[in-house]
Amino acid sequence: MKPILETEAVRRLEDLIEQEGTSKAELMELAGEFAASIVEARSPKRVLVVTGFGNNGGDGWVAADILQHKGIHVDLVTPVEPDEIPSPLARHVARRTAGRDVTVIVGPSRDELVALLEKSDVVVDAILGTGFSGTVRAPFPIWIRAINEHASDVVSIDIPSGLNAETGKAADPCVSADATATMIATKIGLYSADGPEYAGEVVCGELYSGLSELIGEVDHVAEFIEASDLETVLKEIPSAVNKYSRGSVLVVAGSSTYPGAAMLAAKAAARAGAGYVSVVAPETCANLIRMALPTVPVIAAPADGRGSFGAAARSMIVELAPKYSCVLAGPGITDAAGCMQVVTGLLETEVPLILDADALNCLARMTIDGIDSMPELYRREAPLIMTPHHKELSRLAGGASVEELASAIDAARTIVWAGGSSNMVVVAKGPVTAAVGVERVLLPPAGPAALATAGSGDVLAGIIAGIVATTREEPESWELLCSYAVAVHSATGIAAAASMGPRSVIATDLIDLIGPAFDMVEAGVEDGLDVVAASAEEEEA
Ligand SMILES: NC(=O)C1=CN([C@@H]2O[C@H](COP(=O)(O)OP(=O)(O)OC[C@H]3O[C@@H](n4cnc5c(N)ncnc54)[C@H](OP(=O)(O)O)[C@@H]3O)[C@@H](O)[C@H]2O)[C@H](O)CC1
Ligand SMILES: [K+]
Repeated sequence: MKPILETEAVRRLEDLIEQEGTSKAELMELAGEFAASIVEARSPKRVLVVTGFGNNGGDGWVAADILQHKGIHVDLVTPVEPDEIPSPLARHVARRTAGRDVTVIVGPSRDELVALLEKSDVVVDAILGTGFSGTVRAPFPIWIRAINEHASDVVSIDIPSGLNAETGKAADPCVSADATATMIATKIGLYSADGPEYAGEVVCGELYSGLSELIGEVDHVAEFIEASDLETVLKEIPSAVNKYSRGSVLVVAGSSTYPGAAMLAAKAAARAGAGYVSVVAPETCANLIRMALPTVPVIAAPADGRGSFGAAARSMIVELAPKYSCVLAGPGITDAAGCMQVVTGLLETEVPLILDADALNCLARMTIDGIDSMPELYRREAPLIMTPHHKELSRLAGGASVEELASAIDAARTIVWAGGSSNMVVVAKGPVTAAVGVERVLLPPAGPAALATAGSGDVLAGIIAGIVATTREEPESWELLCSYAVAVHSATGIAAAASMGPRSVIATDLIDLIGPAFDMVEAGVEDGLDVVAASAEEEEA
């Protein structure tokens, strides 16, 4: 797994590395060297390095010197003379570089800068790094706009200038990079909010060879799942099974308004390997679901006047639940009073439970300050997996702002920490989905934007249910098991976008591709490739 750090943790790591004998000045040399190697790989004849006042600029000065030594023509733009650079480390490398062959331009006009940008094959953005916050101050807004308008290929050092390394929010303006060479460890801001849009391809230079021994000593916000991490959760269908022992799922879903959600979730659970899937739905829509799903028994439960579960559904569903390997509740149920009864009833059972969509809205409605203020509501012995998207997560967290990955992780952590069980996972869905448990936050490979389509969440919930149902032994980590399901869902998106076109994917396409998606993930694991990279290759083939 590849750790993702907050800026504070990166600084602590720098201090630890220094205690081990590698100074910050040496780290700057290594950072410049790494950035130069990324630039060199793009085979430029002419490079422009644009620097700021701080150590991010220092990395740029080092890179400029190295690239010039390799025979590439390098121009470097700085806001002040090397002697006036406030950061002592950056001042030192700037003075050294300025005494050599790099052409240094101090405080250029906009037109001068544009002319330089247009002449260069690669522009290195070393204006602002992790030291940036707030709004961009002069002269950098003009420089950044010029870069965005006139540079053909931009490599940002550490983080695009103007992007907040903690939140991933882009200032106006913010450098839009083709690649980001980030140092030591990836920063959460590269994956949160605007980060993915501005960072381009992210490559990480570890810089210090003993990093793997030190990295455990600082807090990780999250960890990226690599292919090999999934090896322990991949499984084959054992041969001596019948449809029940293979794994069964009860899908508690649907209402007269949303019968389709039940169909999507149940079909996805079956495609994800469950041998036996039943749906329990309000009697007003049970027949409709029955007709759409010939392979799935549909049990009709008492309904209220609007076609949602009625209060009398609770005891019936609670009685049914223990007969199944796991229960998935929520898709399309609405947050009517009877549904709240059903959800609280299911939380009291001993069955592994996946709560999605309206089941989460029901849960949120039971508290004012967020469910973490009443952990007894959802604390249970048996596994509990909640799959909120950002809006649902915000409701669960009592209205906390959840807009991007970083705040989603914070909100989900508050909930699982209050619950306190290692059997509990919040799968916080977004452009990058996080599987948040008490001990770890895992980031499985993200799927394409094509996955942002109605019903896609029902499909993911079904995949999770299918995988949970067919898991024979208690997994080593429920976060990892959920990450596996997310990886499969991402792969369905890639495969569907390839066959239907990225604009045209609908949720039913995803369901039909769950089987191939399992194979794509497995192939990625076997080849030791990144799951998404492996899938993308498959897409090309
Ligand atoms: N992390 C590591 O292990 C290593 C990091 N390196 C590189 O260093 C930068 C971080 O360097 P730092 O000097 O802390 O910060 P920056 O260079 O990003 O920015 C500081 C300068 O920028 C000015 N600033 C801050 N905010 C703004 C703003 N809104 N508008 C304009 N200018 C801004 C700030 O000025 P102050 O007046 O606020 O002091 C500073 O002058 C990291 O990103 C890596 O690239 C090492 O080289 C290798 C190890
Ligand atoms: K930068």
